[in-house]
Amino acid sequence: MAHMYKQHSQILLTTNEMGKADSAAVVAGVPAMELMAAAGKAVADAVLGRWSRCSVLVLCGPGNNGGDGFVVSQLLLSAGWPVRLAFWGSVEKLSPEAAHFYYAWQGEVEAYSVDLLEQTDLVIDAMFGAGLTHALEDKARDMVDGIIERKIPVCAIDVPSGVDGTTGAALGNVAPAELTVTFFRQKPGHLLFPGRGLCGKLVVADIGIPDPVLDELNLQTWENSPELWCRDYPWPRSEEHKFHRGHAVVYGGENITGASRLTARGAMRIGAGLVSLAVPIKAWAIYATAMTSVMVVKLEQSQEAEDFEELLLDPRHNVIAVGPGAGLAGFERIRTRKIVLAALATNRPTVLDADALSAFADDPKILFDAINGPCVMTPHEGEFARLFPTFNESTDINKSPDINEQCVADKLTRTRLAAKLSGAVVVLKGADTVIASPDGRAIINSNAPADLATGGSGDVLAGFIVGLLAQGMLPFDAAAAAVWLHGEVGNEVGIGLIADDLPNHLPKVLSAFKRQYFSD
Ligand SMILES: NC(=O)C1=CN([C@@H]2O[C@H](COP(=O)(O)OP(=O)(O)OC[C@H]3O[C@@H](n4cnc5c(N)ncnc54)[C@H](OP(=O)(O)O)[C@@H]3O)[C@@H](O)[C@H]2O)[C@@H](O)CC1
Ligand SMILES: [K+]
Repeated sequence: MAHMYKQHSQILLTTNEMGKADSAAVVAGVPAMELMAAAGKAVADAVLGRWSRCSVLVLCGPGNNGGDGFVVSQLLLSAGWPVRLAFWGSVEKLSPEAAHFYYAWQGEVEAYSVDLLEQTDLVIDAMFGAGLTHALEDKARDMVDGIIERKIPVCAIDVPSGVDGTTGAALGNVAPAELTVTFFRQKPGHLLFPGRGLCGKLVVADIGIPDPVLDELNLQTWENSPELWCRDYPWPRSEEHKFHRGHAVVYGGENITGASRLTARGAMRIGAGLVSLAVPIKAWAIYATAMTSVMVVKLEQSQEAEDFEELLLDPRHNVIAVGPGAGLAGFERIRTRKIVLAALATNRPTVLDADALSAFADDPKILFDAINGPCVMTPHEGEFARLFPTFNESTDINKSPDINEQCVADKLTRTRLAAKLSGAVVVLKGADTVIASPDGRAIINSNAPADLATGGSGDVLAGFIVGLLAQGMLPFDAAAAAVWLHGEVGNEVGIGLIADDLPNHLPKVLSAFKRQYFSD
């Protein structure tokens, strides 16, 4: 995994880290004035590329985000556009570079007033960027409300004002942007909802900060992309046979039999050499009729957990998945817990999903104490809340007290804390799935379409993860790769997708992925 730290293009910078990169660039000899000039030019170029000449209102705030706004205003004016500039702040408090561009502006400086919106076709939002500390108030809030009410198109500089670049939280009302231009690298808030939904199209502009400044920072967050893990992807090699590609054991419950079948099929499709589905004898016939490439193993009624343990004595069974359809009603909960603990006791890579997580809702510590080997947990928000009930609004997110008061602990922080506490790689699912490792690394996924929000989709994801683990991928890599491939298959199938489609369409996605990222 060491190479991941050198993969700079997917790195996400918190606003704090961006500030450090910015300062390091200045130390390395890039004047702050040039950075601001380049930032403003990048925004002006993006505006000129997207919109035709129209009446523009640039709303400048009291900090350097406003400074970028002064640059854009002058460039658009020079390009012959009708531009008005409104400033909210005090000239004396501007940074030297922002003050320079304030005085370089050749037009009039107006005060914030919603009346300005009346003849405006496009708003450039240069109110607040990385320096946002609390929800917008007074005139700035009125402007935002006025833009929302009039549905005026917005181009946001760095982030739409009111969005926290580090967490994606919206502090109060935010005017949604059609286009957001950020600098150097994306911030987590561009990928995490609700921020992601407010950014519109995102452009990342190079403003002359040299990449080596990143080497000095202990960066831990990436956007998911094959470049992070493709070198470790377990492509089948001609000299191998199926026993080299692992043997996954998936536990299947008694009543909801479809879930674990989807998991087993997902594991097969992604390349596990063999998959055994271990099921209660009562449901064996249902499973056996439905499965072909997957082997179905009977567990005796009265001693399911013991039989499961015995099955795991075979060292060829190198990975385990428990959860989909495992059961929580009445005695099923106890049985599910026993099965999970038997799996974890082997210290073999284990994927825990759905009921395997909820079964420990009354005492999550039992589960966390049992995790001593490689483990991936794949909760959705509901399951996550059952296991980590204290990671909520009051969680310390290392921010100023103002932000603490107003936003729930963000998804990235919660997932990181959960991984650290449990000792497992945690995949907190959703439109902006976060994958976190107990060592602090985290990946945000951004390729999943809404079509994936359908019953059984998560069961297939668990199968993809366990299938990659079976072939020797490390848990954090396997989770990231599986989540990305799952998203790609979702895009491939598109509207009308049902979970059964996911394993079936994986081969096409794998072929395209292999063509792009792997040469033999
Ligand atoms: N880093 C880089 O490489 C580069 C960065 N660049 C640009 O700089 C931007 C960051 O600039 P920045 O740090 O000056 O912060 P910014 O967002 O302009 O505002 C800070 C001011 O707002 C105030 N304030 C905050 N919240 C408030 C609220 N709700 N209501 C009222 N006031 C509020 C806050 O006051 P305070 O809370 O501190 O009292 C402070 O006065 C960045 O987003 C990018 O656009 C580019 O030029 C290129 C190079
Ligand atoms: K902004």
